[in-house]
Amino acid sequence: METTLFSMDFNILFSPFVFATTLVLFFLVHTYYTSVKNLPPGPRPWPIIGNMHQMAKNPHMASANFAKKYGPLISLRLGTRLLVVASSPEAAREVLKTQDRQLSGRSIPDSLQQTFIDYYFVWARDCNEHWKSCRALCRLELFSIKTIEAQTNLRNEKLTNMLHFLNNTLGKVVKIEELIFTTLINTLSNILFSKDFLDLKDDEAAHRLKFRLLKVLENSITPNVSDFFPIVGGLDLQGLRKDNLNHLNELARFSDGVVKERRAQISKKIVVPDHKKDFLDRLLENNFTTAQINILVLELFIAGTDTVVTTIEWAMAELIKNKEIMCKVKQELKKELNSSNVMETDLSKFAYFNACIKETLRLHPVVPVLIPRRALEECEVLNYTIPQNAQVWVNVWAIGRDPDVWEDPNTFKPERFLGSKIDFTGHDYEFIPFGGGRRMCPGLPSGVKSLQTILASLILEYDWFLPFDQDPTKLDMTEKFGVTLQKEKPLELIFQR
Ligand code: HEM
Repeated sequence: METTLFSMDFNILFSPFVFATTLVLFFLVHTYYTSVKNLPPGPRPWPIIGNMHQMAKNPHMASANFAKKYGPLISLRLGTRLLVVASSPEAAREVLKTQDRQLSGRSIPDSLQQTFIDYYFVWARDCNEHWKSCRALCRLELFSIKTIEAQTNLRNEKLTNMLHFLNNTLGKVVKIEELIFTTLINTLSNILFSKDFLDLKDDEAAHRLKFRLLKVLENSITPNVSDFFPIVGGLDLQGLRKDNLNHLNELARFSDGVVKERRAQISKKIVVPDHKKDFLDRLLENNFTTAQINILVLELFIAGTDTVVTTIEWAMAELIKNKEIMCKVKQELKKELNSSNVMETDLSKFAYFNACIKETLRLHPVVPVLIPRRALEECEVLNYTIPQNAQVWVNVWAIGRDPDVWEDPNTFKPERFLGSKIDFTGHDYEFIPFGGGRRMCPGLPSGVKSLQTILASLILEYDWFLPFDQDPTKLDMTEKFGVTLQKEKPLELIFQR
């Protein structure tokens, strides 16, 4: 069944069984929520569907509009589910700091309720002991300052491969996001397994992998009758759970063979020349099962590639639209660089370039409403009651474009960050593209390094043009809502030296 975000086929609700069950459920839930005093305000819900129809195709924009009318904390009904959306720095601070513990749960969408649910690793788990030890292991083995420094040569090597490849396509139209995706997957797969998973020349394989990863994300956020009316969850009426199972199984194959091979090498005590201990060795030493490792790899691939690729794509779109800003960045990079290549040690000197990255993350936060949280217990936010199990979004997109917070908020103006102390470390609640509190993005340091080096190298090495003499000032910047906020029309560019 073809579904788009918040515009699902409502016919599904009109099969007699589903209709009768949902009606009963609706009244039970309606009675429950009306008995909860002091819910945040919001638009009046319709019977059964609640406010689903009002969230339309772009729920981040729809809820931002409701916030203008009802205030920084609103409540919406999606079927039997209550959704609370925080849309101001104060509301975000209360969710991510004051009530961080109570609101630190995650609700696993029905489409991800698979038999291997126990193996879900970081983002889908509530903050239990297992989550803590997993995050600690990732922090130590993947994201510590020392390990990120140790990965510098690898990042450089993968970036150089990408630039060589681009040199052979000069003058042709390139889907730059797919090249960056392959580069990031290979960087990650080397950190995890000491091997490349993709070949820059095989854009079909990259496309298939990217398609499946994005499909899992899309299925997870597609409005699903099973989530809004859990009583019919087992029926998987929209087939999203089945579809995800298919994609997850296919994706798991990428790592499954490598994990089994390494296990065999270890048990047969085979010494592989030049092998340095990698993340897989650490996971095996810590007794992770093959299934757990497969799922973790998927999670890191999902969280660590699409976020960076999409941010670079938005930054490139803004720079190509704003020629003067692009010239200023190019001049700065040329002036401050110590060698002909971008070295990671130079990155902190590029004040204007780094301001461009921040400005991109302000206007186009790649995770627009953060990863939805769930109230583990009833709590208070801005003096309103958040009932247990309510889903909570922090609308980072709305905060980034709030005229009460930012001057001329819809204009791309990197200067606003020059000389400003505002940073994305999760403490300045007007600018939280990586989230905040205990669920804040653990991949921030490596994500930012990749973002800076790839973007700076592309700016320094090439001039970019839009194909067919398109006018850059009229570039289509339409967004496509999802767990990550994509550019609806992928950016196609021609590179010239
Ligand atoms: C531009 C780059 C990136 C951005 C903007 C970004 C943003 C985010 C955001 C907003 C969250 C949710 C935080 C919350 O709910 O409060 C998140 C979670 C997460 N990110 Fe990132 N991320 C990026 C790169 C990465 C990278 C490179 C990795 C790993 C390789 C990564 C791994 C994760 C994981 C595992 C979580 C789940 C954390 C949890 O639920 O406890 N991210 N990220």
